[in-house]
Amino acid sequence: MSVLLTGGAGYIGSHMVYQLLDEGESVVVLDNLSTGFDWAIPPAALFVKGDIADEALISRIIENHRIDAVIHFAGSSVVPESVQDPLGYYKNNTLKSCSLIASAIEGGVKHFVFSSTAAVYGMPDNHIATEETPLQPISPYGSSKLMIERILQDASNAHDFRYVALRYFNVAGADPNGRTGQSNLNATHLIKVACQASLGLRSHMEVYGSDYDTPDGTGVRDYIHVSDLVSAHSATLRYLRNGKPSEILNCGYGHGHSVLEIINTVKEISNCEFDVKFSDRRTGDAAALIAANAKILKTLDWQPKFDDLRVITQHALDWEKHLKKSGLT
Ligand SMILES: NC(=O)c1ccc[n+]([C@@H]2O[C@H](COP(=O)([O-])OP(=O)(O)OC[C@H]3O[C@@H](n4cnc5c(N)ncnc54)[C@H](O)[C@@H]3O)[C@@H](O)[C@H]2O)c1
Ligand SMILES: O=c1ccn([C@@H]2O[C@H](COP(=O)(O)OP(=O)(O)O[C@H]3O[C@H](CO)[C@H](O)[C@H](O)[C@H]3O)[C@@H](O)[C@H]2O)c(=O)[nH]1
Repeated sequence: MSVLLTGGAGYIGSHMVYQLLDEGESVVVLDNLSTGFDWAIPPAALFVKGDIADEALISRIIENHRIDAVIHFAGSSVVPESVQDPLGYYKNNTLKSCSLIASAIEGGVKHFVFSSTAAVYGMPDNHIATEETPLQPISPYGSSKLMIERILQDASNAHDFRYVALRYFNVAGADPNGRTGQSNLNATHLIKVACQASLGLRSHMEVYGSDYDTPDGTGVRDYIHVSDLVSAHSATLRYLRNGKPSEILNCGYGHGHSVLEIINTVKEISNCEFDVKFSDRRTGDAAALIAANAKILKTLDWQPKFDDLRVITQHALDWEKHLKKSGLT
């Protein structure tokens, strides 16, 4: 049996490929390389360049490689871009995922793990989201992902097919063994941007909003190390293969850090000063977004190992240095 991993050339997907190979799984990666890199895929995985909506291709992969599970990372994930190009996001995320899910069910795949997002919650009143918190996405990105959750729910009710949707909070850091990391030059994620600034790859960085109702006025997020995130996917795979029911689970540590805390930690760890400018709030940003994580801890056989901001930023910085040294920045 093999696992079909879509989006395996991307940031999170490439970490998942390494994790599955480390566990002795046989892995087929499907990626169209729109934002991913073929060099990020370890040679021990089989790489197929293609689109998740190519039904004939997916059928062939499922049959030829005896796929029993799909882990679906492929998608578009830049919130402001989704505001400018909502139809592109609904197409690449919702429509194409619907096609992939149909191909998986048609091919007899019984297990499906889906990359959802905390963006499905929008701006929860008390800053902490449980899985029962009302779903009020405030961006086309969040809506496009919520629709996939609904499609999975309906499809699993109608077919012999179970899924787990993992709602990631803010994914950060890089492989502790230095094999992969966030390699997209244009990534807008806070820790990546701060690491780039510390290496002189940016003249400065901006803090979007300092008048939020948070302890220091800047935005607060629940940053989860990418290695803990992918180990949660491995635990999910075991859960589904053990015949357990479909679920939706938050993926986060249950506590947050402010923008200023992140910037100060990157400065401290890198031992580099860089310019920080305070600017207006970014449209669509919540003041704070933190995961209630009791459900995932109860449901999965999973224990986070890297719940430490200094470790997360150190790994992110190490990867950024590697990119710089290799001329990949
Ligand atoms: N990074 C985060 O903080 C975060 C948070 C919540 C959810 N997510 C979700 O996790 C998933 C992975 O995110 P990432 O940060 O690794 O992004 P990424 O852009 O690095 O990876 C996405 C990968 O999918 C591929 N891809 C995109 N559309 C495709 C298509 N139609 N067919 C085949 N391949 C396609 C890209 O080439 C890329 O390699 C995404 O679905 C994203 O929405 C990410
Ligand atoms: O240069 C920057 C970048 C970010 N921020 C701030 O840092 C915090 C985190 O911003 P990110 O852009 O790193 O992450 P988001 O919280 O906006 O979004 C991330 O997490 C979401 C889920 O919580 C989605 O899944 C989304 O895809 C993913 O990028 C926010 O307060 C933002 O305003 C800055 O001040 N300056």
